[in-house]
Amino acid sequence: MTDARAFAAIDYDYLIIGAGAGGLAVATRLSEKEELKIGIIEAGTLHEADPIIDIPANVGKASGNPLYDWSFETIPQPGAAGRSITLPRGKMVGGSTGINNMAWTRASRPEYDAWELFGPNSGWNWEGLLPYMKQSTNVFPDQTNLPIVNVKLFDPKFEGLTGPVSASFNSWYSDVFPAYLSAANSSGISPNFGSDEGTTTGLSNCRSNVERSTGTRSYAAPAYYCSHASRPNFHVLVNSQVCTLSKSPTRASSSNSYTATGVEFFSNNITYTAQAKKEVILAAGTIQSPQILELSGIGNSSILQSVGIEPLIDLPQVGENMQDHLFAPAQYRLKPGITTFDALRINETVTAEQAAIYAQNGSGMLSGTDTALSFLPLDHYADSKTVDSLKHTFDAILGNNSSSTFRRTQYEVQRDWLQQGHVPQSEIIMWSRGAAPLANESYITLLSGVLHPASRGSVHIKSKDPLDRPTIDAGWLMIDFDVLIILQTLKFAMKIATREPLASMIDGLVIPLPDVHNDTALINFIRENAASASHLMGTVAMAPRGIGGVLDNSLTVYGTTNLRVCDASTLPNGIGTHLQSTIYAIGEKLADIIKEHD
Ligand SMILES: Cc1cc2nc3c(=O)[nH]c(=O)nc-3n(C[C@H](O)[C@H](O)[C@H](O)COP(=O)(O)OP(=O)(O)OC[C@H]3O[C@@H](n4cnc5c(N)ncnc54)[C@H](O)[C@@H]3O)c2cc1C
Repeated sequence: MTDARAFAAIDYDYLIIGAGAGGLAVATRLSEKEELKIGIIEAGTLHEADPIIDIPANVGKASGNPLYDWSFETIPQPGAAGRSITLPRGKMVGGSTGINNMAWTRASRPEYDAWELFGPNSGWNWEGLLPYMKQSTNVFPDQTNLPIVNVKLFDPKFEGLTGPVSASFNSWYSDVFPAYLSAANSSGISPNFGSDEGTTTGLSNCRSNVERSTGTRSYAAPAYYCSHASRPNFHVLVNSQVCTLSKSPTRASSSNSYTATGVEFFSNNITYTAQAKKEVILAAGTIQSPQILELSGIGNSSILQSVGIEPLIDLPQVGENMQDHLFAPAQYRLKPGITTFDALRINETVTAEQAAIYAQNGSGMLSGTDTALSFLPLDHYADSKTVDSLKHTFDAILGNNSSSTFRRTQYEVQRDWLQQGHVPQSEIIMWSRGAAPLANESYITLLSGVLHPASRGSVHIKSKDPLDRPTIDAGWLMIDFDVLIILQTLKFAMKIATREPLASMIDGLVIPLPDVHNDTALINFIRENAASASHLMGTVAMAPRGIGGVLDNSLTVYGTTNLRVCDASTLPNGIGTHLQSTIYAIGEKLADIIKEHD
């Protein structure tokens, strides 16, 4: 829908802000009740049949392009050598699922079970989320095209067969893929053929959110919206940016409760008001959900007053607690004749052949993504002395009395995971391509990342103007524990590259440069080169209000009667995985919570 005036003339039951993973999942499920009117307002547009989005091998091409990407930027990060770092965020129907890297993964059982501490008695745990992770997924069970990778076949206890988002294994693998698997195995990383079953430790060939019958990206727009766009009770208004929530004191159910009546939004430079009879659900993502709350007077009173906004609900943790996964690269040039995704960049013959294959049946290189992921607890890559030293480093963080109760509870969970050793602390992603490629060369890049950092960031408005971008301080690597984890992971990844049969395929190390040969130099390299995995989470967290939470266990904002949040900002405690399948599951689950009481 593009007519803002017509949209604003309708009284919706539920008004959702943002058509990304969380927003579309909750909205589409609510629209299954024909008597409910559901409206979504989305700042971006609908990209139907757009090869930049749809063709998996085009991954990364939408980033930085304002047609698809908000392209946020952090303030200079002292922990990252003073760099300001670009943060891609999808701006379209589908949100960030339209530009993401398509890794389809889950965290381990204890990581979801830890959420119970922050949102008790409502099934925010592995058992409570698993049905919704299955419900959102349509796993492509055909494994016949996997000559080189041994994977466990479809298990209905853990995988869904009828959900909207398609997930499948690649039908094309690069020449380095099997060599890397062997080298990683012989370095001590055991294969994990059931990484969706609650234990992520080990090396897995993950599924991608690719519809294998067409070879196209399966993301929130086609999965949750396009197939239901004809529902008369379901409208998505595009190219319209929500500025603030509107509220009516007369509709408050008690003297100190805030009741949202709708939102104010811009469309073509005109301001409109849209009405919600029952609820407003914020799903604008980890950066913009807190922004909209603050613009509406909900947040830390001092921050709001400093920009001239009257505080309506004092919730000091709005915009705080931001977590992310940071990765540092080791990139190797390969010997001539070894085919990786780089061939699509450097070899016209291969490109033409692959385009023909893709046009014929949606298979081949153009339908492929990078899928070799290793999730590693500390003792898988560090010796016992280093493990003890890292635990002591974390103890010092825990002993810091200035941490809030909320942060302290998170740190206690993280410390317990370090001790138990069953929750991965690091991930190594193998890319069959260069991160910063030169002409006529092929590469392999090993990305080493921290999954449970101690550092936290924040996002806050800097003025009353809704079009003014918020200040994002990611806080990356401000606590040394995080850089030390990446250091150990990177050193281990570089050891994998010395193992056969991979070693014989490598022509030379490109980055880190040869003079980066000791820990001090590597730490500097990490600070200068680590990049975000774009897994931002936690800025509007579910947790008890007394310890600094913003949302109760029905994802309702404290102090409000009918304002919920449904996106990656709600995560109370970081999870060490790629986020999308979890965010879809949150949307699916919230729809059931709402339907139960509607
Ligand atoms: C480059 C990149 C790579 C990634 N790779 C992976 C991966 O491989 N695997 C994985 O699992 N996850 C990956 N992720 C993460 C995953 O895609 C996100 O965590 C997930 O999409 C977050 O869902 P969300 O609902 O919180 O927000 P989003 O999906 O980002 O949706 C938010 C929506 O709200 C809209 N919006 C924002 N503000 C307003 C406003 N004021 N008015 C109206 N609309 C508004 C936005 O335009 C957007 O459409 C990646 C993310 C990025 C950016």
